[in-house]
Amino acid sequence: MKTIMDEKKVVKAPRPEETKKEFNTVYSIENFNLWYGKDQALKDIKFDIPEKQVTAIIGPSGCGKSTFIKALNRMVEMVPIVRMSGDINYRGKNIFENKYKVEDLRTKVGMVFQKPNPFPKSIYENVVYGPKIHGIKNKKILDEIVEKSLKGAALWEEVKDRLNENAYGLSGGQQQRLCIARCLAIEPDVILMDEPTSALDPISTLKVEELVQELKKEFSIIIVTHNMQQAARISDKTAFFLNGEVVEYSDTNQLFSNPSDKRTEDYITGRFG
Ligand SMILES: Nc1ncnc2c1ncn2[C@@H]1O[C@H](COP(=O)(O)OP(=O)(O)OP(=O)(O)O)[C@@H](O)[C@H]1O
Repeated sequence: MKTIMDEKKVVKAPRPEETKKEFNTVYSIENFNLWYGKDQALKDIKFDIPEKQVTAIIGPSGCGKSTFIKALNRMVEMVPIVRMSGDINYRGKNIFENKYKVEDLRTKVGMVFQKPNPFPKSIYENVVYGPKIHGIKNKKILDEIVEKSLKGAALWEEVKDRLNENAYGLSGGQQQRLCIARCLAIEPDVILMDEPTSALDPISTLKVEELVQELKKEFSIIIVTHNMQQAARISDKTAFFLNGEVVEYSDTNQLFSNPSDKRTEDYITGRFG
C-alpha cells in the first residue's frame, strides 16, 4: 500500500543538485569574486570542472584567466591586496576554509607556467625535488619516480642518458616537458597549465598538446590559452571569460560551433580580442 510519503516521492520534482550529472566534478566554483584592491577581477564565477577531462579557459587579455587559475591552487593569495568571496570546492571541500592546509592542496594540484621554469639543477634533481620535500630518500624509489615521470611527460627517450646534466641545457620545449615531469612526480590529481605553449615553437607546441591528450587519461587538466585553435583541438570543455565573468561554459564542440551568447560568437570569430 502506498503511503503519503511514497506519493510525495512520486510527485516531487528533482532539485537541481539531484539531477544526474554528466561528469564527476573535481572543482565546483560557487559565486566566486576576487578583487585586487578596489578593482574586481573575477565576478560571480560559478561552474563545475570535470575530472579526467581537459577544461580550457579562453578570453581576451586581462579578462581574468590567470587570476582564476591561480585561485584554484590559492597562489593568488600571494598578492597582498587580493580579497575574495564565495567558494572554490576541490573534491567537495572549500579550499578557503581556515583548516584547509595549502600544502595539502598543492600536493594534489600541480601547476605548469607560461615560461618553462626548471631549477638550475640536473634533470634528475628537478624531477625528484617534490618527492624529496615529501620525505622520499630511497634512491631506488627516486630512480623509479624519475623514469615514470619523464616517461609520463614524453621526455624519457630524449634525456635518459643525460639525467645528471643541467636542465638549462635542454631546449625550451624539453624544459617545458621537464616542468610537466616535475609536476607528475608528486602524483597530482589536477594539473593547472597557464599558457604552457605560448613560449614554444610549433613542433614543441604539438608535442605538449599530444601530451595533454595522454595525460587526461589519468589527470584532470585545466589550461589557460590565448589560442582558440588550441582550445578547440585539445579541450573537452571551454569556459569563455570576459571582463572577469564567465560568459559561456559548455562542451568545446558546442561552444565553437554553436555558441549560445553573441559575445562568445564575436570573440571566436575574431571580432574582438
Ligand atoms: N598582481 C596584480 N595586482 C593588481 N592587479 C592585477 C594583478 N594581476 C592581475 N591584475 C589585474 O586583474 C585583471 C585580470 O588579469 P589576469 O592576468 O588574470 O588576466 P588574463 O586574462 O590572464 O590576461 P592575459 O591574457 O593578458 O594574461 C587585469 O585587469 C589585471 O590588470
